Amino acid sequence: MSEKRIAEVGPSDYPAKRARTDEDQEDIVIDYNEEDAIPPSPPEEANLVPRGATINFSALTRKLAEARRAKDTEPPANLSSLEQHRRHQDSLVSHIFMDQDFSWLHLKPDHASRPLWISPEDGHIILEAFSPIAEQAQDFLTAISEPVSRPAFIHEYKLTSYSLYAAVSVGLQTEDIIEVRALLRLRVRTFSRKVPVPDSITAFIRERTLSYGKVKLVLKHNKYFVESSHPETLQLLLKDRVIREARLMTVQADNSIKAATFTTSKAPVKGNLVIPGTAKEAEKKKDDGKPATAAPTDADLFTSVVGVEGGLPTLSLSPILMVNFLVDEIEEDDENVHAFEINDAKIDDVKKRCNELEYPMLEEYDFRNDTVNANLEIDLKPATIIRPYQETSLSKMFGNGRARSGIIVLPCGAGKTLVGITAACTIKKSCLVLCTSSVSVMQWKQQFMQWSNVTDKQIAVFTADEKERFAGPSGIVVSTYSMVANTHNRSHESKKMMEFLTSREWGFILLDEVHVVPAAMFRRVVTTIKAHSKLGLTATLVREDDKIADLNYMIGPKLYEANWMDLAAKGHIANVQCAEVWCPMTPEFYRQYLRIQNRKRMLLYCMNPNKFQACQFLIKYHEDRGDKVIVFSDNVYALEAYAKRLGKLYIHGGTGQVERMRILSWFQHSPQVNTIFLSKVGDTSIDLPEATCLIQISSHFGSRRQEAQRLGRILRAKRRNDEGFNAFFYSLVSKDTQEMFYSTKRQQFLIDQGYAFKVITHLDGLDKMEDLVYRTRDEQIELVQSVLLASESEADLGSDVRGGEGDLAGTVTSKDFGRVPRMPGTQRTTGSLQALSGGAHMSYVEQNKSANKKLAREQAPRHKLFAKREKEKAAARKAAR
Ligand SMILES: Nc1ncnc2c1ncn2[C@@H]1O[C@H](COP(=O)(O)OP(=O)(O)OP(=O)(O)O)[C@@H](O)[C@H]1O
Repeated sequence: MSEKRIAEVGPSDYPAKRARTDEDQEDIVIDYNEEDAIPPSPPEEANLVPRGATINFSALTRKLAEARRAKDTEPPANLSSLEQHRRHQDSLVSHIFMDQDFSWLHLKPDHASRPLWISPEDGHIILEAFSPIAEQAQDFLTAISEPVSRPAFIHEYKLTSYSLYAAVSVGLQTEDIIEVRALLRLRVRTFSRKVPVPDSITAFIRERTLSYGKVKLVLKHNKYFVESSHPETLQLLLKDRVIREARLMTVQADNSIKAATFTTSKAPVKGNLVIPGTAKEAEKKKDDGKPATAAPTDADLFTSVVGVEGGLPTLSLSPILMVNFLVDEIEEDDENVHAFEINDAKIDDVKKRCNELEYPMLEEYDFRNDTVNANLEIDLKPATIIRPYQETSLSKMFGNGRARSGIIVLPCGAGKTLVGITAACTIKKSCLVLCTSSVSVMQWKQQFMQWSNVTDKQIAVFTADEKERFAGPSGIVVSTYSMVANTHNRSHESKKMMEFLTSREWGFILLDEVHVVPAAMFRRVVTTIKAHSKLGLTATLVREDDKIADLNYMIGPKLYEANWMDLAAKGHIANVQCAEVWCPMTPEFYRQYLRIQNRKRMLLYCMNPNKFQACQFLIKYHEDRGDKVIVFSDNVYALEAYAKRLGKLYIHGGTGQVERMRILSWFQHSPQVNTIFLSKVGDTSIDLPEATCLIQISSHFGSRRQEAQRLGRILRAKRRNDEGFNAFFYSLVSKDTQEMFYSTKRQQFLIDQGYAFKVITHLDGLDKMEDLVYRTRDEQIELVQSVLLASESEADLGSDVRGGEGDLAGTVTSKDFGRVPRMPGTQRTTGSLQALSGGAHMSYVEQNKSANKKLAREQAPRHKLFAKREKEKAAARKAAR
């Protein structure tokens, strides 16, 4: 796309944001707009090497010689700051890399066998993913930094305050991070940097981690306490006005007010916790029910800190080194702790403030020593075995024997539900599960029943239709965010149910699809429900706004993020071939596209006849191979037009629930129905393991999240473990239109996960295809005319409703809910009389048939005389008949 075209994409191209929080409307509206509101940044001219510039070799040689001389006289070792280094650097390539020229860094002699490189500039870490020790390195890096991009050979990570917070919260200490100590203990000596850790990075890590992990938020007897083993830290926090004001004061017998005094107690000591569904639990069960008392193995310990999947079978630890690991944790546990109570209404402010003061609060729940809250007797069914990455993610949560609050990020279809259920079965206390829609609520309940031995009486659902309570002192409630967060117009039953939820202390709160929940709603949930530990689950922790950062203090740090490519390589999710198919616009469509400036441009690039044909060709090609195909279109006008023309079934917001279920069931079981068209109501949560091919014809601007969620529909393909099996994901893009820009942006998340998008510019055999639609120019012109006659609102991606609202598997709903219906757009066209009478392929299309009837009804009353004549005429006509 040309720069001009990129520059053209302005805020007016983005649909307006809408909010919706109705009491009984349970479903969360997925707001993809957050990401799209970011205007594309112009290329940074300064960093670009002018194309076609000729190289002056003699000047370069001279520069090189000068640089060498300067290096000899002033070795970089004497220089202290980055700036000084940069001033003196002058190598053959300096002018190309400019301020990214780090040739002054001294490579270690054995750098070839060291896979890590750390940028002194911004904390970015580059890992050679082809190194034999890359897997261990990866696990360590995901524990301390944020994965930025993980394609096949080179991975990029970034050290951030949040990532260091997460590292500390899973038990790593400052020196572990700087010195890669955890790994050195495992004798992976070659595992380290090609260059020494730059001073700037060491200072950054020290500065950030100094305060991290020192303060905890603890819920005891339905009261919140800020707890620390460093009294001076609590004193420091109390100097802050927000925290001081949130501190609870108690009124004494003599009416004097006294701040809740510091309590001193012993922190609970770590024991042996076994996560259900793991191999270790199976071993434990074999031992005739004897409690597992064996000391954790080196691999277990390592896994609990940096999380290497399946442990490290090739590495052995000396007992001394192993003891070191234990000592690190027990030392911390033995310390005395001090605390002050805070007002639960101000909990969110305190958390936020602590975050700002660089003392983020860790939330840990010592559930095994909680004698106040009743135990919930649930366990995974004996046949349930969790997968290694599920175990790794859970070991991050339960690594020190308590439940740490935080977020687990697993790819779509990787089994987040089972991770949540296993966590609930480990904690064994009352649990509240919050999801984005009522259908998800039913799915969660069904999954609990499928994987665990929970009884019908122990699990209840709270939706607009059902307001159940569990029997007994403890149990599970599954509900939606909206049901819990909304405060207006509650029914009497809802109010009573809310009293039930808010009056008790929950051991565990499970937050599904955390990335889509609006921050305000989250805040209300977190402040109204008192829970000891929280676990957020998501596949795509991406948003361009600061709401992801909010999750850090509202739930906790990211505890684990799986690598999509690794899971695909191990057969847990399907291998997917991704392709972008470039479809040139036909001259008629392109002419109109350039002429029109409103949203109908979008309709033009969706309805491009070449795209239509590509879609038809790909459907046929994949149906013939035995694939089941889902075609996604955000635009409902295009969805219906494509599906009707190609003779396929379709589902969008206006399709009734029974009809949806029937279509989905045919798609799953009938060999006659191999392709269905879905609007964005099918983006998330829909579980169709039969689907093996996706074709995307229209999508929501540049939403990376939507692209990933859609890909997720085929990652769970049943046939994924067949030899040589590949699922297919095609994005059809009209060439030289805005769609190309959006498409590139959309793919970024998946590219960062290691997916490669091939560009297809020609589909072999398309021309020879029988019954190819819109083959003739006349047909194409007719199509463009019908698009032009469509109202502007047909181009609206927000509207998923041509007659109704709803969601498919539940998570997505129309964003049009509550919106005032838009008036059909008017347009003025220029043309000859011949064109208007249909002589130039223009046809008259009746858009609103009922309008005429309405008009007739609304006609002004006629004069009595005329009315009488009319009556007589009508009577005569009747008599004649
Ligand atoms: N340990 C396991 N053993 C067997 N099957 C599993 C296991 N874990 C997950 N599955 C299966 O994998 C499929 C996907 O699981 P699930 O629906 O929980 O994925 P998800 O991560 O929530 O996906 P999405 O983000 O797309 O909703 C389900 O059919 C589930 O039964």
